[in-house]
Amino acid sequence: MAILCTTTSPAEKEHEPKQDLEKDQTPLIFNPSLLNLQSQIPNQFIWPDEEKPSIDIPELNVPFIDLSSQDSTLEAPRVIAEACTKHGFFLVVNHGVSESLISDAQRLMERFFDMPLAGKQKAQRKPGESCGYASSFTGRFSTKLPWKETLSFQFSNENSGSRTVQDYFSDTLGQEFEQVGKVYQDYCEAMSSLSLKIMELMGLSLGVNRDYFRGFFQENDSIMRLNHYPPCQTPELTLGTGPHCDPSSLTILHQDHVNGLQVFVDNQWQSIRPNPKAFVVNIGDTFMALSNGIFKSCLHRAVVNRESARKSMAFFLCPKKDKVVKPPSDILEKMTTRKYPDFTWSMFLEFTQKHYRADVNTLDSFSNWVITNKNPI
Ligand SMILES: C=C1C[C@]23C[C@H]1CC[C@H]2[C@]1(C)CCC[C@@](C)(C(=O)O)[C@H]1[C@@H]3C(=O)O
Ligand SMILES: O=C(O)CCC(=O)C(=O)O
Ligand SMILES: [Fe+2]
Repeated sequence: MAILCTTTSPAEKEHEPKQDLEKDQTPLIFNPSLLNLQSQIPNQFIWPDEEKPSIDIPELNVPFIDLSSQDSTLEAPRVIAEACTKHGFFLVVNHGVSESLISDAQRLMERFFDMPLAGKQKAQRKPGESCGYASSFTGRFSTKLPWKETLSFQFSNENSGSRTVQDYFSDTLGQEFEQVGKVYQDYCEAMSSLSLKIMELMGLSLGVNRDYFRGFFQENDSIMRLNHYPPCQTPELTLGTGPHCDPSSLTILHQDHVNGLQVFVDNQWQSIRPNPKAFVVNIGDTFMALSNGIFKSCLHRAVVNRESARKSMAFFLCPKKDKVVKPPSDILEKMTTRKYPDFTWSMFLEFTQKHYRADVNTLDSFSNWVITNKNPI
């Protein structure tokens, strides 16, 4: 049994969970490169006992799909259905994405994260926005700070000629980052193309036309996130990324060689072994809503270690912002109830950036918010 982003009807919802969103105080700035020189980590990074990382956890036996095999159209939908009705995670191997592009994208993360803090802060995430540089979410959360720094940027594939990612790097960080931006532009394009192939298989898995979800995400406003987790002197007290379900639709994650990703399945945390030749794919809340709850968006987190930095690249596939998220009729006609209200990704993204820290209840709390705020679609 995996802990899913549960859905309880608004009537059953007793109260919104307390959130630790920073009130308008002077934001603390944590410099990760200085943090791990101190013997004690600041209290804000120490997580409650019940959320601290467990020692010696089992490894999850993650189902995989091989996109090069002749029968991938037959075998893959079955593997996806089994994985996604349970915990929402599977691996994709022989994916066709260039190995050199992947290793360049992994390696070039250091070009940004090794800069002095002042250089990284040129890309500082502005309050309420999803893009930019965030160092342990200073100024955003007041407790349970994640031991990481991240760089997130938008990828839109609507105008094929546009190089929005490459432009973001040179406009934000200067001409010296133009080549770096080109690599991430190419990487995002490869991720978008792989996402659409996976969406065809999703359609087959759910018994709808193979082009339905491909068409739904043909144009997407996705988010690319680079996660950098510095080594930590007390890794048993903190988390790299807290327990959450991804609010987006589909996540394509590439881990470097350092272990850290954990999924909550069968009532325990289980690790997903890094495999540089594979992408880890998981369902997000928005796709769980699109499938009317048939496919599950699942609780996962990332832990850190004492010895080495860890890097991961997460491509969050998101629909165009104004597209209405509702299950196709082929799914609804086989089910008696709608599990979630109609919404747009724009609304959901704003909810996670301005009102709510994504956790295990994000979709449930967002659905409640939509219904009680009577947000017109
Ligand atoms: C839509 C998003 C919000 C987050 C980035 C993407 C998908 C995952 C979300 C996140 C990683 C879940 C854990 C909490 C969070 C604040 C974080 O640790 O980064 C989330 C991201 C965010 O709100 O910036
Ligand atoms: O770094 C990882 O392995 C997971 C990160 C993650 O879950 C996220 O960024 O949403
Ligand atoms: Fe995640």
